[in-house]
Amino acid sequence: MAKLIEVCNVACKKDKKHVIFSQLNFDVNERDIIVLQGKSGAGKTTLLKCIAHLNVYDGEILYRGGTAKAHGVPVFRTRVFYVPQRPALLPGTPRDFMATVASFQSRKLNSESDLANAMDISKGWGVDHELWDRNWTSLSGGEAQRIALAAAVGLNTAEVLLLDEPTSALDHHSTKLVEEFILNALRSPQNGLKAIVWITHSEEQARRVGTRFLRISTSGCEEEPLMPEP
Ligand SMILES: Nc1ncnc2c1ncn2[C@@H]1O[C@H](COP(=O)(O)OP(=O)(O)OP(=O)(O)O)[C@@H](O)[C@H]1O
Repeated sequence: MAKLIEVCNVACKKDKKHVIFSQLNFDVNERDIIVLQGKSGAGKTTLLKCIAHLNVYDGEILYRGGTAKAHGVPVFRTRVFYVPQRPALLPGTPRDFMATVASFQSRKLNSESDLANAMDISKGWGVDHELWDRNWTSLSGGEAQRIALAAAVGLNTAEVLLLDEPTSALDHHSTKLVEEFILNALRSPQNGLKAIVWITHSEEQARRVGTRFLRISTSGCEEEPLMPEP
């Protein structure tokens, strides 16, 4: 399977003195769903942001053998797509967010159909179209999460999705709908999605979606075997 992301000797600090993690080494390959685990504060979100080129770090992170800069950061961000845990921190409305992504050179031609596609996906998850014109700050946590995910999947530009507790604000039924859709997108030849790194604190969800399990701590990361049923 093709190697999509290479994380080579990556380290990150909170400040000059305090290390969050160091010596992280792993690859993300085509068809992987890597469940990222670790104690609260271990640096899971920070690592996703490093991979997404949203956080500074030491070491090297490559996507298809090149750095984010070598690919061009806007294009890189459409291919390696970070979905935040709290989209409410984004400015403007979800429609504005789609317009921003569409303004990236590589997406200009498809902006209308991208938006329609994303809105239809979110509708399937119980989110009405009009919510795309409300400010992120006025959406509930669960509405914002479903819209951010629908945007990421609907754009259909991402080869690697970086999902930061994507269903933490959702009820069980919505969680199952979202999981099923994302897993189908990964399997579908029509969708460009090839791998996912997924943070979850739910052991049940990890078991349902994960193909590999990575635990991070201050001193590095360890790959764990497939989790047995309780
Ligand atoms: N911008 C920042 N400045 C200083 N410290 C930060 C910053 N961002 C994160 N941290 C710290 O880095 C550590 C790792 O945070 P991070 O959010 O990555 O952990 P996490 O494993 O995702 O936690 P959780 O499971 O609670 O969401 C925490 O101690 C956090 O307080």
